[in-house]
Amino acid sequence: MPQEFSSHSMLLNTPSKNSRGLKGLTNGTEEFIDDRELAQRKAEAAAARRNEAAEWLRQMDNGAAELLPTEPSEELFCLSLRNGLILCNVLNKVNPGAIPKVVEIPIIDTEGAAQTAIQYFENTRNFLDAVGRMKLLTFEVSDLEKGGSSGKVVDCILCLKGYYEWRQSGGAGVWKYGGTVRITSFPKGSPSSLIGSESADESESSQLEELLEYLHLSNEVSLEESKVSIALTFLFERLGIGLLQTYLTETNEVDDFPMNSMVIDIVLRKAVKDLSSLLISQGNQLGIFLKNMLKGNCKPLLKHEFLLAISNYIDQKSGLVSNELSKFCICGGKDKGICHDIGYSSDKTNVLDVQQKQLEELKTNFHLTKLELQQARLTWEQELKKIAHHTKDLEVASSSYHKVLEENRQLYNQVQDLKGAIRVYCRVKPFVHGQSDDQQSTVDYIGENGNIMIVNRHKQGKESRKMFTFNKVFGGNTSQQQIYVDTQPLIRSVLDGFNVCIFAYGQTGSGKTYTMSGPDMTSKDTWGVNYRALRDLFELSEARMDVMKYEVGVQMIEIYNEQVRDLLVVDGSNRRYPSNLFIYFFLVTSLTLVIP
Ligand SMILES: Nc1ncnc2c1ncn2[C@@H]1O[C@H](COP(=O)(O)OP(=O)(O)OP(=O)(O)O)[C@@H](O)[C@H]1O
Repeated sequence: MPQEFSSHSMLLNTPSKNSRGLKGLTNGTEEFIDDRELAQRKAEAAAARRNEAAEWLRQMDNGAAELLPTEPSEELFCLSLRNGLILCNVLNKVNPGAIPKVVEIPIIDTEGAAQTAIQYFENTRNFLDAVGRMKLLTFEVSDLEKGGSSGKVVDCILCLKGYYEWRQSGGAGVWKYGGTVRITSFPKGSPSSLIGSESADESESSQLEELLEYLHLSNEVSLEESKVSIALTFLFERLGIGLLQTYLTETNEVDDFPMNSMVIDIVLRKAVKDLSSLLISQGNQLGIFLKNMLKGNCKPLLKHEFLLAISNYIDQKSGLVSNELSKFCICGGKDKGICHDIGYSSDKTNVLDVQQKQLEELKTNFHLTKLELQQARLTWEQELKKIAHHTKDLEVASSSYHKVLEENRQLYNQVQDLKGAIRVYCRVKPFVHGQSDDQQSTVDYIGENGNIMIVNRHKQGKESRKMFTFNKVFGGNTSQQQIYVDTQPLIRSVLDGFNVCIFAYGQTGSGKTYTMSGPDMTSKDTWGVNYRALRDLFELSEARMDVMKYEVGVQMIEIYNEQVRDLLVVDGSNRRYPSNLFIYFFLVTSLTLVIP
């Protein structure tokens, strides 16, 4: 048990200034309680005794149960008892026939009419006479009036109660008087033996003196009980505050959470729960220990003998524990040989000590883990700062990259523009198998700079030769890939947001479809400009997927005889035209740039 108190004291860190309650408990000569507090305590003690008396009367008499509240004020208490009806009824239950005639009188809270005054106090007088005959404590009729001593009334009722309970328990041994004083040997002759006695001899007066002395002692004990109660309240308050203080000290470094009434409630509720479990467990063990100790004695011990026995036992065991403690700590409770040598009580003490030690180790480990955690958090914060810094650098680099990219885009398209906003290319269709060679015009010469000379064999002189100039002229042997090379850069311009239009122009059978679509769609080598352009468009947009999102739409139209026809409409109107010149359009429309 001493270990328990020392472990609890670790939790109590209340400042030593507030030690009044403890002084009151431990040192009877030093009294820090002032008169006002003393008066308050006396009033509380008197109220407690009055409540006890009222409660007993309520149990004994139905009329009292109706009239008296469980905690009546002094005034209400006296008023309810003033007509003596409750007192007489209760006394007749305690001592049947003690008051043969009980007068039923209503309670009046005034002085009452003069003619009923004698009747009114008849019950009270009869009660006091009967109680006096039983040699129990009495009071004056005037004590029930305003300004009277209600304490005497309470004492009388509690005395009657003690007597009743004593009688109920067989009328032998201890008589509990007034709820506080225990009389182990009642003075000369029990009160029951005095019932009906008519003489008031010396022995009776000495019994009365002893009773008065007990009453005095009773008040003293009540006061002491009240002091103890206050001291215990103070101790509990100190314990609770100590627990809260310890909890906050332990948790403050981990997390600085806001304190509110809910948190305080939770902490204290948990502390009370833990302490209750501990007290119950220790109380059970203590009960077993004390009962075991009593078994050695054949008769019941007096209180001071019992305390002496406990003290001796503790001294005896303390020596044993101090000798064996080190051994037990070394074996840690595993070496049965040594552990069996120690008694049951010292086993428990040592187990507690080991647990205390383990608790200390846990505490140390907890602090170490907390430090590691803090260190890890510090490292993590530094890493995070580095990453943030690095990300910022990347952001700057990325923004520079985008600037360079934009510059590059503008320069690129500037070059495209310089090559000519409108470019006209000429492709010479080769002679195909089965085509007659008596053509009116033939190609005489194709220059590097985009010139082409056409010869008309049916004309003479200057008229027979005509020179045409284009951006570029492709000869009859030019492949589909070579044709596309000059168009390809424009596809990137389309994705950079520039408008581009590519179309073929020529008389029927001149090779527009061949150039734009190709003779065989299943073979990539013969793909015309359309397919190649679309392929590049999608490839490029896919490559830029992370930066841009493109939506692509396609439209194919034909302008013939100043009429526009949608070539993708499948309603029969899309028929092939027999001859004449028309323009074949392939349009990439609805091109949208979306920056993700
Ligand atoms: N460069 C070329 N090499 C080989 N054959 C070609 C070439 N150009 C066109 N041809 C052939 O000439 C024929 C007519 O060509 P194509 O259908 O492309 O002409 P078109 O201008 O589209 O005619 P239309 O205006 O009537 O539609 C086709 O058989 C095609 O294969």
